[in-house]
Amino acid sequence: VKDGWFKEIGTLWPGQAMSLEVKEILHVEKSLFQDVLVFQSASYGNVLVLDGVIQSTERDEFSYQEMMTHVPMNSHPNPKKVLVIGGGDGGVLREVVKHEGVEEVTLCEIDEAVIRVSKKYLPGMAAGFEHPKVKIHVGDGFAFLEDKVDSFDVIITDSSDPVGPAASLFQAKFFELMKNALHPGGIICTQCECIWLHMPIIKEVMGFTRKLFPRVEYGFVTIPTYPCGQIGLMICSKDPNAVIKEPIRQWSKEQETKLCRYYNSDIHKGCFILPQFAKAALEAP
Ligand SMILES: NCCCCCc1nc2ccccc2[nH]1
Repeated sequence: VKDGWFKEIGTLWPGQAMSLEVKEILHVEKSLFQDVLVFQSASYGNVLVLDGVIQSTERDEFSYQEMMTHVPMNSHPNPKKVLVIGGGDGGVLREVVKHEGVEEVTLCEIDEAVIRVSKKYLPGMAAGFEHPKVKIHVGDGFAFLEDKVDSFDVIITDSSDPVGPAASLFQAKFFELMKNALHPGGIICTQCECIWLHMPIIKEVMGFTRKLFPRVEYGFVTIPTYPCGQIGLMICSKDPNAVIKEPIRQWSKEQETKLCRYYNSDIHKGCFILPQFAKAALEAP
């Protein structure tokens, strides 16, 4: 942080850096896995930064959390058992429990510091931890899945970027583990980077997921504080007839407005409509 500004300089977005004005630094820690920073920004509320990369801000986190949750959840006929890998800020948990039919949601976060710090400085997201249907497991998602077979209806991997502790969550082996852990007809959704910055990563993930799952779709959500203002979701289903590009379950209009600030059934459809350069790159073999 220099003369009151945080600058997000990163190897994954060379030559550019999102900046946020800092009002107060709230927490600095070197955890077992990464550098953890929380600051109060001038215009985006409290901000969680891991290894110098913005993970969530109070002002815009809802867009990402809602889409990462409701696009897969409303693409599944009746999700009861849900697993969240990462998501240590609690935001996805807060969204998952909005689905009445959910019986249990487990969160597997590798770094307890992220959970602890989110509870203290990001209460609007960490509210997700308090729900009776929620179980918390601190550990590596890779190891957690090693002995899970036919256990979950939906798995959401809310990871940081493929540099640092989340690197293994972008490899084929991890998607095989998630596939084995799914019930028949199960669906996964993973954070899958940005079409303006990371087409090679997206193409690579698309390549091996298409070999593993009969249905794979890539969508995106706009979020001001991520590099280039948007980030992708990779949605894969074990059901060859899964629709994905339209919700198969949806709330009533009034429910939708009560429960969500970003997601609705039109946005669900719209998030899969890609600009020509991305469509062409992802369709090419
Ligand atoms: N450069 C984009 C990073 C996207 C990060 C998404 C995200 N935000 C998180 C907050 C806490 C724990 C895991 C998280 N995963």
